[in-house]
Amino acid sequence: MQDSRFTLEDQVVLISGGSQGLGKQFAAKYYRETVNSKIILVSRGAEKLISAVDEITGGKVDAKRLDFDVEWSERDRIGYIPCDLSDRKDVARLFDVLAAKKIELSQVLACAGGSTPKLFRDLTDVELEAGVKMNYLTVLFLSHKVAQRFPRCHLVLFSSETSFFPFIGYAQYAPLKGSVKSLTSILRQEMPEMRISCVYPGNFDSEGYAVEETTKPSITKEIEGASALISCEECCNRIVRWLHRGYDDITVDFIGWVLMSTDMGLNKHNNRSFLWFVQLLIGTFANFLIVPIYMLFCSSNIKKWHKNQDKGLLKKLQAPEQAQ
Ligand SMILES: NC(=O)C1=CN([C@@H]2O[C@H](COP(=O)(O)OP(=O)(O)OC[C@H]3O[C@@H](n4cnc5c(N)ncnc54)[C@H](OP(=O)(O)O)[C@@H]3O)[C@@H](O)[C@H]2O)C=CC1
Ligand SMILES: CCCCCCCCCCCCCCCC(=O)[C@@H](N)CO
Repeated sequence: MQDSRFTLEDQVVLISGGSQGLGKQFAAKYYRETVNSKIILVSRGAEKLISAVDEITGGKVDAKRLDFDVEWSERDRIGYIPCDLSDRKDVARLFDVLAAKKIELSQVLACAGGSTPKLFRDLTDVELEAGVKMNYLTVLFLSHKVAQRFPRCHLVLFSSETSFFPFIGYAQYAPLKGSVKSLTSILRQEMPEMRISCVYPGNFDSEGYAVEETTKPSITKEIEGASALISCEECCNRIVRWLHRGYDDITVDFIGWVLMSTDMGLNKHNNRSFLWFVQLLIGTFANFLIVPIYMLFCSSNIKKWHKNQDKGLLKKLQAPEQAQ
């Protein structure tokens, strides 16, 4: 646990992925529940950013696009900057704009990310590349600039429960969320003065989630069924509550906490997560007894699923019209 208390008030917060889903939810929370905090939304699409600002402010404030030639005054509370955070030049420009406007970030929430769940073979190379860019490069370049320019800033990174348990359907996504987890550990050792939190959400209902559901294989849905879908608002509130209580390795549902306990590894043996010592004990016990049984059950379900897929394929080949 770090000493710097997390509050929503009196902050200058940059939220990546702020145009929709969890990022927008966070932005709305800062806007509605504080008087002084300033919010900067960043994502690629300018139109989505404008409508997010309109929605958050109830259309009462003109959505201000921050740039070198734009006035940013003491009274401004919310602004947006369109930026592809996976493009290092775009990120450098974003930070130059902040410097030109003398904006000192005190918190950064790296919410940008998303997945295209499909079997590895069915993914295109474009989708694979998008997974790396969206889930890893956005985090990497943003964290890097924050570390260099705002060494006192509280950095909040967003990984996923899939980083504790990577499973079928998430080849385009889970490895990158695992990378975010790994990066978190290294940054904490290199910059002990910086508060760095990492959130590992389970399923929550966002625009991105709705899209991923359309391509998600049934076996993926079956396995992740253990993480009950919660609303974006609930997810955001739970994260804020944990951050406020001083925790930095954050899960938002019980199964997430259990999964984290099986993955304490060489970097989580400290007091950054809720009941970390209990997690250590439960994790040791679970890894010893429950995980092997679960994995037997899981592998057998996956095998069954593959068999059914093959049967379906065979039927289609034999009688393509009827199988439609
Ligand atoms: N929803 C879920 O069930 C879960 C989500 N998570 C993670 O939580 C975070 C928030 O998820 P969610 O609210 O569902 O996300 P959404 O998919 O709803 O929104 C993603 C946001 O990221 C932005 N974005 C994507 N690529 C870039 C880029 N290259 N540069 C800048 N912005 C970008 C998008 O805007 P634009 O396209 O305009 O750039 C959008 O604002 C993500 O990191 C996600 O992986 C983790 C576990 C579960
Ligand atoms: C002790 C052994 C217990 C084993 C239980 C296993 C249950 C696994 C549940 C995993 C849920 C993962 C949700 C991922 C959400 C996500 O990241 C996507 N929505 C992408 O956006």
